[in-house]
Amino acid sequence: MSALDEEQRYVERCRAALRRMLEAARDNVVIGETVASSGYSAERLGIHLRTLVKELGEAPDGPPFFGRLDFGAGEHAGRTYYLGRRHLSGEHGEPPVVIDWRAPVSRAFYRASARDPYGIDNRRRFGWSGLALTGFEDERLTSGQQGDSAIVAAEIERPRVGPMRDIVATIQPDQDDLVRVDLADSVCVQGAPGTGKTAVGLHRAAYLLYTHRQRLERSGVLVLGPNRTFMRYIAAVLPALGEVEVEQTTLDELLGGRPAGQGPGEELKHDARMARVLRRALYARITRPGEPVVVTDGATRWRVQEEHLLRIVDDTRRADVPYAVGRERVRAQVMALVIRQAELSGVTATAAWVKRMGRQVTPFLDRVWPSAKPDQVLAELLADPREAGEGLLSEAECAALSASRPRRKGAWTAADAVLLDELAGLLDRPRGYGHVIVDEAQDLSPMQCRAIARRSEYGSLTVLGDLAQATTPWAARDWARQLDALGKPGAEVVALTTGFRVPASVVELANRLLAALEVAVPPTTSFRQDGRVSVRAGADLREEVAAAVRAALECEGSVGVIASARTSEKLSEALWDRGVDLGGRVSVLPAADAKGLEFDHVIVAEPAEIAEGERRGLNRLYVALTRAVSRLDVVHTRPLPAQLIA
Ligand SMILES: Nc1ncnc2c1ncn2[C@@H]1O[C@H](COP(=O)(O)OP(=O)(O)OP(=O)(O)O)[C@@H](O)[C@H]1O
Repeated sequence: MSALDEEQRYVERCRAALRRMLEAARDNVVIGETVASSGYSAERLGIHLRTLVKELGEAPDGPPFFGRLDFGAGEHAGRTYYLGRRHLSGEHGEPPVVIDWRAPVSRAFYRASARDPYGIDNRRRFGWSGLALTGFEDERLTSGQQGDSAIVAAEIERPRVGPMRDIVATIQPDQDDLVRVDLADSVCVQGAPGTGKTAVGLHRAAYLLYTHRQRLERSGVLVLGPNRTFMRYIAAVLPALGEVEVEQTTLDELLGGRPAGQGPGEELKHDARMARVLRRALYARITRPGEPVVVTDGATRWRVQEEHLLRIVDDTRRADVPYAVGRERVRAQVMALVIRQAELSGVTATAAWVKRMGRQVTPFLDRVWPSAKPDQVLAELLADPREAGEGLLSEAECAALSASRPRRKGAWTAADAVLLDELAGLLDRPRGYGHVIVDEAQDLSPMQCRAIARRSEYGSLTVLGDLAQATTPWAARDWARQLDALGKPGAEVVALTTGFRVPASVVELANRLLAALEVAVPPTTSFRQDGRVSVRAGADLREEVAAAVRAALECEGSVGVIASARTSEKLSEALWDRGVDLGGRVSVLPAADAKGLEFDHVIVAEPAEIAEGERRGLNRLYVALTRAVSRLDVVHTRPLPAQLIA
């Protein structure tokens, strides 16, 4: 029997193991109630087993393994392991048939080299065509044999269709280092387009859940991305890795999904100074106690004098507790003085008595430390921001804020939502997560960073981004400040410098813009030498783009037409009129929606318009150009931006 035949037989063993696991999990759901020791643990066990069945049932019927390690030395000497997307148990207590790619021993697969073989005699990579095992490549590492892998190259260069896929079979050593950073450590990845930041972030989520399952299932893992299109694009990666419990959303959605607003007031709402303005606006509600508090029980009265009240309120303000907690703390301290007097006069202060008497303190609290709701505080602030903004905001800025207040009650914008969240955070602590992964983090405003920092105060962060792709008016220019705003000033910044999407010829064109972007980012090299760039000028943009799309459709893979918002609408219509099937392989999208996406063939239409469209239009153009996996067409009727011409 040939080695390939043997491996194919192993595939059958894997399929049998998966069937056994699924049957066992189903049986356990049925008997879960009888094996658990209590009603509560029966419920927990039931949830766990049902989830397992769901995961196994949903596990895509893909290749069961991608690699094999034969160890000749070290603690695993003499053993052979197959590595796959998920663990497959052996029969009757035998060793696993497949080891999860996240297990400690799998690390050697990604890290080992001829220079440092990790005790591996042979590393085998498998090639698949759909579900059929078609071949393999061996590297005899202890004999010093290591070569460029055709299987890895084919995987990286394969045409893109549909949503993003996992990269477990081909994770590179520097990516693996980032995927496996300790849960306790926050890390920031600066990476040029296509260096695998998003892929690393998603695989890190899966790795952390595997390694700290119990802890993270309780506290939660959150993945934040820039927009809905992007979230749809990456949504399938974690489920394909067996992780279905990760919350994946945009920050805007997390904060209520409000529409974007416009105008100078909207931009100002993202400014770091707003944190102080909001705090002032909230705490300005607290007033000085003007008279004693009197608590009565039948004919008896107890009094807490003004000077004591003053001290209690001042101390609580200084204690830096959330506002709503502060209010209850004041009540408790006033009651402590009442209780002391009552006990001296022989009263037994039971919990019920304290609660009943405590209610009499409410009118005092309503005057001195009134309860507050975020929307009420914000509405009042926007109606007249001058007092809270004194010394922090100019007169013109106060006027801009006022002008940006909602026309109807409750018609808040996305920027308002960030302020409401800040206020909610001042009132009470929000729910935190064990780990938060933030993609395109260069685009976050200081106030958005604070919203994330509040949710990761007791957890850790993976911050992913590229300063050169910063397009928002408030975007970061350096990572140190952004990490500070995210509440993780000590996080290490690591650069990824090998591009897996953008071919060298496209990188060369896009890099002409880098100098004008004024950011310090390390130079990158491209893994792919197979790309093609063409620049075509013409008189009629619609005709030129239609011709480019037709030519693009002759090759395999997806086609993305990227233009300014206005032009992308016109081009959609024009292509539709010419019978192009939009929504199939061809997508037309405004440059603002292109972030994080990739297409085999990209057509950037009228770059000058993209560059002029906004303050950081050149960054936007840089993003658009770097979406190409294989081919890039630049189509224009107006002169190209000067920075793009070598
Ligand atoms: N080790 C790898 N093996 C195979 N493909 C990879 C690898 N690393 C990255 N890729 C692929 O390269 C492409 C770009 O990766 P990804 O989108 O994660 O990059 P990015 O740094 O987030 O890019 P951008 O900044 O442009 O959004 C994806 O198709 C991804 O699957």
